[in-house]
Amino acid sequence: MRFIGEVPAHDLTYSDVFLVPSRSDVASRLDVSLAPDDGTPATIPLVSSNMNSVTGPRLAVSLARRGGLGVLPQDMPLQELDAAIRWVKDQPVLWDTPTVFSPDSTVADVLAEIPAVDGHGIVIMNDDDYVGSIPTKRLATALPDARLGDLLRGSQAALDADDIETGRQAFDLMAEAELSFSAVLRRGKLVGAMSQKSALRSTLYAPAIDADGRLAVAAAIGINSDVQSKARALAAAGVDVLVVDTAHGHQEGMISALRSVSELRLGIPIVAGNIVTAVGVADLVDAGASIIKVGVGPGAMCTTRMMTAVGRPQFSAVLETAAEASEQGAHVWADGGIRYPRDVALALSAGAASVMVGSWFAGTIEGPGNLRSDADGRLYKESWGMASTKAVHERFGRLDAYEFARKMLFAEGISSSKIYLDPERPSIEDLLDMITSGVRSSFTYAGARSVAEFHDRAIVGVQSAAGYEEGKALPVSW
Ligand SMILES: NC(=O)C1=CN([C@@H]2O[C@H](COP(=O)(O)OP(=O)(O)OC[C@H]3O[C@@H](n4cnc5c(N)ncnc54)[C@H](OP(=O)(O)O)[C@@H]3O)[C@@H](O)[C@H]2O)C=CC1
Ligand SMILES: Nc1nc2c(ncn2[C@@H]2O[C@H](COP(=O)(O)O)[C@@H](O)[C@H]2O)c(=O)[nH]1
Ligand SMILES: [K+]
Repeated sequence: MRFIGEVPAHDLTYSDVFLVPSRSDVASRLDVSLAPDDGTPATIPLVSSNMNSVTGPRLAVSLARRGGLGVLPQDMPLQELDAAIRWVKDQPVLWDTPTVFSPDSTVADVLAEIPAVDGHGIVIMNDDDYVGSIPTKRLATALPDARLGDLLRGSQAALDADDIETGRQAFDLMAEAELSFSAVLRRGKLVGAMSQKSALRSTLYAPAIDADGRLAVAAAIGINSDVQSKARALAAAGVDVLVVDTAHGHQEGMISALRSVSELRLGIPIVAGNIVTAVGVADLVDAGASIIKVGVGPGAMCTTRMMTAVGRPQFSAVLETAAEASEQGAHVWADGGIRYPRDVALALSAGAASVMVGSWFAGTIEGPGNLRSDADGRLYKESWGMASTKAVHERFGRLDAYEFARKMLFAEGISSSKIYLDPERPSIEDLLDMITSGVRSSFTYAGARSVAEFHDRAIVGVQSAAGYEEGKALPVSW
C-alpha cells in the first residue's frame, strides 16, 4: 500500500482515509479471491469476535459455510465449548443446518427465533419423521397461535441429497419446483435444508473446512486459567484455530501464556492479542503466535479510550503492525471498529489478512440470544462488551464476594446495547454478501485479484470530515 500524497505525520482511522482507483486488468469482480492466506482454513477475510453476544455455534456454522471463521468466546465453560465445537463439526457443509420444530409448535415459537423473511425456512419433524417444511416468509400472514402442523398443505416435497451434485443444480431444481425453501432428505432421513439463496451462495463461496472436510471453527482462551490444559482440550475437540486473548496483549502474562500454549505444538494456528504496535507484534510472534490480533479501543462496545486514553486509531495500528508481521512471516487480524464494508477493504489495504467483526454480527438472526422487538416493532438483539459489568458478572460471579467486588471495580465497556437487525439483511449471510461484494469491488478498483495483490497495489488518500460525509448516501431529499 502507498499513500497518494505525503505520508501523514499523525495516526489515522478508517473514516480518515479512502482508496484511490487505479488502472485494472481484472475484468470481473468474480475473478477476485478473498482468501486471507494466513494459515487458517478461511476463504474470506472475516472472523467473528469472541464475544458472548456475537459468536455461538449457530453463527459459527453459518459463517464457516461461507468461508469465514467464528471464534467461540473464552467465557463458555469448557464442557459447553467442547460440545459447541463437536456440534459445528457435525453440521452439513453443502446445505444449511435445518431449524426444526414439532407440528404442535406455534407461529409465535418460530418468530421468536427467525423473522418472517425471505431465504429462511423451518422443517417440521415428528420425532425422527419428516412432516414438512415452511418458508418463514409465509408466517408473516399467519396468526401467532396457529399450530405449524395446521399450516402445512399439499404434498410436502423435499430435495433428495443424492440428486444434488452442485449448488447450481439445486438452485435449478428449486426454481423449477417453485420452492423457495426445502428440507434435504437422504433415504427419508433429514440431513439439511436449503433455500434458493443458499443454493446460489454455495456457488459463490467456498466453505472453511478442516482436513476431514468438516466446517472449521476457532475458540478463544484467556491468559489466566490453566491455559495448557484448556488449549489441549480444545484441540482434542477439533478446534481449528486457537485465539489467546486479553485486553492488554503486550504484557508478561500474555507472553508466558502464549509460550506455554505454543510448547504444546498442537499443529493449529495460534492467534494472540490485542496489541497496536510493531514491538507488540515482535514479542508475540517470538512467544509463538503466527497471527496477531490488532486493536485497542476501536470496538463499538468499548470504552477503553475514554477511560484510559490508551489505544490507537485503527488504520494506523493495522498499517504498522501488518508491516512488522510481514517481516516476521506472521499475519494480522484487524479487530474492532468495522461498521461498513469500506472499513473491511481499508483494513485489508493496510495489510490485514482478515478482519474481526463483533457488534455488527451480533444483530443477526444467527447471533446468540433471542430476537427482541422494541416499542415500534423493530427487531434487535442485545449486545455487550466482554469487559462490561454484565460480562464480569458472567465470568467472575462464582468468585467469593470480595474478589468479585475487586474485579467489578475495573468493569468497562457497554453492558447492554440494542443492535437492530437490518430489515434488508437480517442474516449473517446477508451481511457477508454485502461485505464480500463491496470488498471484491474494492479489489478490482485497485487492479488486485488476491489479498496479497491488494496489499501491494492499494493506494490510500487522507480525507477531511467533509470528504467522508460526501461519500454517504442521502437518506431523504434535501
Ligand atoms: N480490544 C480491546 O480494546 C479490549 C478488549 N477487551 C476484551 O474483553 C475480554 C476480557 O479481557 P480482560 O479484561 O483482559 O480479561 P482477562 O480475563 O483476559 O484478564 C486480564 C488479565 O490481565 C491483567 N491486566 C493488567 N492490566 C490490565 C488492563 N489494563 N486491562 C485488563 N487487564 C489487565 C488483569 O489483572 P487485574 O484484573 O488484576 O488488573 C488480568 O489478570 C477479552 O475478550 C478482551 O478481548 C477488553 C478490553 C479492551
Ligand atoms: N474495551 C473493550 N473492548 C471490547 C469489549 N468487548 C469486546 N471488545 C473488543 O471489540 C471488538 C469488536 O469490535 P466491534 O466494533 O466489531 O464491536 C472485539 O473483538 C474486542 O476486541 C469490552 O467490553 N471492552
Ligand atoms: K470505541
